[in-house]
Amino acid sequence: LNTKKQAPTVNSNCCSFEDYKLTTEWLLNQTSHRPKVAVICGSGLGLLANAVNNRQSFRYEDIPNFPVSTIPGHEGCLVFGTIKDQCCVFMQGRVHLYEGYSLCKVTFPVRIFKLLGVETLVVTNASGGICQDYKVGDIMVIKDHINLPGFAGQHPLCGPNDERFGVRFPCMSDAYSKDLRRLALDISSEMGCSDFVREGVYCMVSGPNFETIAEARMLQVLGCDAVGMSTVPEVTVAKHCGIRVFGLSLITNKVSLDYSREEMVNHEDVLLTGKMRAEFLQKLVATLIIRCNHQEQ
Ligand SMILES: O=P(O)(O)O[C@H]1O[C@H](CO)[C@@H](O)[C@H]1O
Ligand code: HPA
Repeated sequence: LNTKKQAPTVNSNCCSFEDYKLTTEWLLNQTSHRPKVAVICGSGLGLLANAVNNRQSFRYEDIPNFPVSTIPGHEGCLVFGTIKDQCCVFMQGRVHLYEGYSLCKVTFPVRIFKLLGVETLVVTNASGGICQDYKVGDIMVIKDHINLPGFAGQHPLCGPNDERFGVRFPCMSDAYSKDLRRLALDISSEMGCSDFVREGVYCMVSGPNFETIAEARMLQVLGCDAVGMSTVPEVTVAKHCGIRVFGLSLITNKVSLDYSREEMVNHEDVLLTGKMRAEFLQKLVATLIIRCNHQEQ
């Protein structure tokens, strides 16, 4: 009798270690950049990559195995370069669960970053403000998150665990680096922008529809300050493989919690808010990259 436990096939990871290796080797052969920091640019935030010098850019569709963005505001370019003497890589655009990608594909780039030698990941996103104090254009330093799809089994680490990346049961209580959160708040205060920079809890929903009022009220009760349709899978996979994480949410709209409110959210307005705060966000992220110390974990 074969008593060896069989790994389940449902929900198992769709990318093999060989897939990750192939993509990494392809990139290492194409560029001499060896980034220590990676940045994922959220909806309308691709401009963040304009901070780099010595730029070398690849379209996602030209990179073997790389998932391709399908929505406006996500350019789909992987940009290598330097900021001062820091070598970094920017993803101009990400992919989402609601586009039809598995969470394994959604987080594929994060494991590529790991294999490229990245030690720090900066995630950014556009999100709706649940916290009543938040205004459109505010920036929320992510202190913690709620993985709502994860509670329902839509989790990037479901399936056989590859020990080469991390342990079966990773700890998430310190997912967002305290040092980098403090540094970001210090930089914002030096820039005189503390009045619109806050700290809070991000909640991921699967989307693609924006929340109903009843759903928004539920998220408020759960302790969410901002809501979006991304980021959490990337952060989870980064933390699993030992990458230090820092996250920023741009509040692009206020989420309706009240049936008498008439304003309706749409993706075009989300992208417009991104443009409004692009300059500040670019400076904040660039300064953070210059000042973050890679020895701290
Ligand atoms: O999270 P990012 O990629 O910034 O995008 C946000 O903006 C889109 C909705 O306008 C959704 O995809 C939401 O998640
Ligand atoms: O209000 C929102 N809800 C979910 N995702 C979002 N991304 C930007 N705004 C929102």
